[in-house]
Amino acid sequence: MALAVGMRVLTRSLLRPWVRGPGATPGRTGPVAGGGDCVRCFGSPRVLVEPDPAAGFAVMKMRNPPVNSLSLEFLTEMLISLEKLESDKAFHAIIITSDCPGIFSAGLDLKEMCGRDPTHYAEYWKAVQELWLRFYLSHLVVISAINGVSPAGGCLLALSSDYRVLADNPKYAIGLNETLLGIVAPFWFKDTLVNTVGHRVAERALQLGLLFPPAEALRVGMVDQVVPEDQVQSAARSVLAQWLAIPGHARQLTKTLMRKPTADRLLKERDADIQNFVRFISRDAIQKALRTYLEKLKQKKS
Ligand SMILES: CCCCCCCC/C=C\C=C\CC(=O)SCCNC(=O)CCNC(=O)[C@H](O)C(C)(C)COP(=O)(O)OP(=O)(O)OC[C@H]1O[C@@H](n2cnc3c(N)ncnc32)[C@H](O)[C@@H]1OP(=O)(O)O
Repeated sequence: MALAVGMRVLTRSLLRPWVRGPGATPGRTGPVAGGGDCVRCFGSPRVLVEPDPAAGFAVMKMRNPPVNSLSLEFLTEMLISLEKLESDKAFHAIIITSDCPGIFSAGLDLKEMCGRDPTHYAEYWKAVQELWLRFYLSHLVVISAINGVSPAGGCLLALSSDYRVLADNPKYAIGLNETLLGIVAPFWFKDTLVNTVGHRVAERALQLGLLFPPAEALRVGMVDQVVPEDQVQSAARSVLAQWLAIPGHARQLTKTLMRKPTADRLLKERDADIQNFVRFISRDAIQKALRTYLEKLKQKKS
């Protein structure tokens, strides 16, 4: 409920065409991060959408610096942008990528799960569920152009797409590392991984909290392609052509056939899953583990 209200408010206030500054005309050319102009870009503070309706796709750039952690606001903005693209018949695909150098996404925002109250945890978890459901089941072709490290929730986001291209940089590890934080990946994170890499690889990766560098990620099937760093975006665009050449209804129905049983499991147990999360994350031992982990991240700098 709170999420629905939050999304309505954000839809009105945030989802606007990209504008040059106060008073600029909506829908006109605007600047794109990294230089150049973008005709008809739109988005919100944390999500920039560069549409190419003639080609049938849009690039969704995550820009929640420093690390694209999936805060409640960020999740909501991503959902709104996805919804907008899904409801426009001009779009058949999206490429999701990052605007934060070296980071695809650091995963769920630890600050949303630490030192807050149960109502907040419930609202946050519902938004996380929603993001996964919407991306996993989207009728659009979703390609991840992974141009940075992507642990835990960042990996889940990538796994929810139809195809993953990873930049060949040894720092860009990908995986569900929850156990390293002393937390447990929920069953739908686990199912998404199993569906991608198979049971044995997933079992080992989940228990050990493995983060796979590019060559390993490719070997186990966590990603579909590894390319030189400067070719991630072009490789994602190239592969898109193959996906868009397939009759849309046949591809969409096939995607649903493959993914619905996994999504249905969460849909059936959604409230229970929220309750489980709230109980789990509220435990003193878990809160302590998260605080220690955040502290370690801070100390790493000094
Ligand atoms: C019994 C069954 C019950 C089931 C219940 C289910 C329970 C499941 C619960 C939770 C599931 C969670 C999944 C997740 O996604 S948890 C998040 C996991 N993410 C990580 O482990 C990544 C942590 N971050 C890093 O490793 C690095 O930050 C990195 C992404 C590699 C980037 O490194 P670097 O460029 O060096 O940047 P810094 O480390 O200096 O970070 C910059 C600032 O950003 C803050 N930060 C980093 N990650 C996060 C995050 N995930 N959330 C919030 N904030 C984050 C970091 O602290 C720095 O902040 P500051 O500048 O203030 O010091």
